[in-house]
Amino acid sequence: MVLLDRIETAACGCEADHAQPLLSVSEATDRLRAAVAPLIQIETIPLGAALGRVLARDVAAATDLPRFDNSGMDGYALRAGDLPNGAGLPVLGEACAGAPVGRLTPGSAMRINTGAPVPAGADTVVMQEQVRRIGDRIDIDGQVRPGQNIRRRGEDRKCGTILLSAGTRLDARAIGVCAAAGAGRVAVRRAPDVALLLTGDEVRPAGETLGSGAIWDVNAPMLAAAITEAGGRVAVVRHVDDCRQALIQAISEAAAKTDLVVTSGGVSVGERDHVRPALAALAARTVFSGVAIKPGKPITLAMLDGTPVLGLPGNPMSAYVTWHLFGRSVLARLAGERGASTARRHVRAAQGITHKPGRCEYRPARIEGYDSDGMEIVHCQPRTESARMSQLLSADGLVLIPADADILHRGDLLEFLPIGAAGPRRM
Ligand SMILES: Nc1nc2c(c(=O)[nH]1)N[C@H]1C(S)=C(S)[C@@H](COP(=O)(O)OP(=O)(O)OC[C@H]3O[C@@H](n4cnc5c(N)ncnc54)[C@H](O)[C@@H]3O)O[C@H]1N2
Ligand code: MOO
Repeated sequence: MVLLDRIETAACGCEADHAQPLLSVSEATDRLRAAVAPLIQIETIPLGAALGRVLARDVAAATDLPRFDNSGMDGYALRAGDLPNGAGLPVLGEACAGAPVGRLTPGSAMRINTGAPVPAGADTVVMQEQVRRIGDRIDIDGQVRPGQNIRRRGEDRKCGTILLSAGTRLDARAIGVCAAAGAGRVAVRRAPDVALLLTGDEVRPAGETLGSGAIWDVNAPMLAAAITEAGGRVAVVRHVDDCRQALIQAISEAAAKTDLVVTSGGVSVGERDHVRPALAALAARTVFSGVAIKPGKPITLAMLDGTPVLGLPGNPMSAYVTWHLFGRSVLARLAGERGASTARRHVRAAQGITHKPGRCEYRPARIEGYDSDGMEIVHCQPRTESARMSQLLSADGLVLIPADADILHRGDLLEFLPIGAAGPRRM
């Protein structure tokens, strides 16, 4: 079975299932992109505070990069044409990094450090390992190529070249590029403020002594961390009683003062699941409600007076996966991030996989090694358990099993979505 052409295409396979009125992941994603608009506020902040923020304007090189010809080595600056046959050169003066550009005395060599401006009159730097220093003179061993070891002004980028475009999320690498470009302050979009509303009368803060039937709250800490990781600011974390009126009020208040409301639990169809009825009572516009995926089928997105409200399922694994698939996209849209797509790659199945056709499945998988072509081989869990966090911990990512697949074979190509920090964890 060849699945290679599926990555980043529209179809996920869910639409092959006509029996249930659930949207495909791709249709839900398209609707999400159409519904959620970037925040308009822009602020200019110091570069040191810009990690994770999204550029609102292009960053261009403020000067030629490098700004002046400078030495790539510790050694001696000279004019190649001055080199006598077999004889040495007198050493006069020193060019230091950070000092103004000096001038070479014709017929001499000047000591020079890495990064120091090349003195006027010099056209070559000879590294010190190629030189024998005898008192105030040097003899040079081997060939000297005129122009060697000089980093030329503008050879990296010319002044005015756009290095990073608006819509780029600033990671450590991009921050380094901004600094190299001379951008001490950057114009960024306001970071989206997010409200996290937890439902479930059984749910208690982690660590609290539990009464009968109670469980520890996985989703609040997990989602707060995931929101922060994705560049959101967790402005509100609130537990809401399993009471429709209370949820209506909480959603309404949160939507009025934040840019995104994320609810956890209560989005399914039980009488005590109040998220969808609350959104209906508030006359929120449904973007999608119910997607043909496992885990996370009841995932819901609605717009309440321009504020997105994302209803994540209560099962922790479902909440994590749906946040990964949809929540991060909502935040990326709000933050004006361009080209934010979830990194995917192809891997091969280490073993046969069975799957019940109907919903496409994001199943936890672990990288086991490589095949003879250098492709990664992944081992999948036998099934996805929406309530088992241990499955996530032992996974390096999720493999996508298309909705219509029933059996995949050892060696088949699979789409793989990495999760968490780089590197496998074990439990
Ligand atoms: N009759 C049906 N029942 C269910 C369906 C369905 O189609 N028909 N769908 C199932 C699927 S799929 C999912 S996913 C869940 C989603 O349910 P809810 O979003 O309404 O979540 P809850 O019922 O509130 O909780 C589900 C589960 O997760 C636990 N939970 C909730 N919050 C937390 C938390 N913060 N930390 C840890 N665990 C949490 C909760 O105790 C439940 O065990 O619905 C299925 N049912
Ligand atoms: O769609 Mo649910 O997340 O399977 O339990």
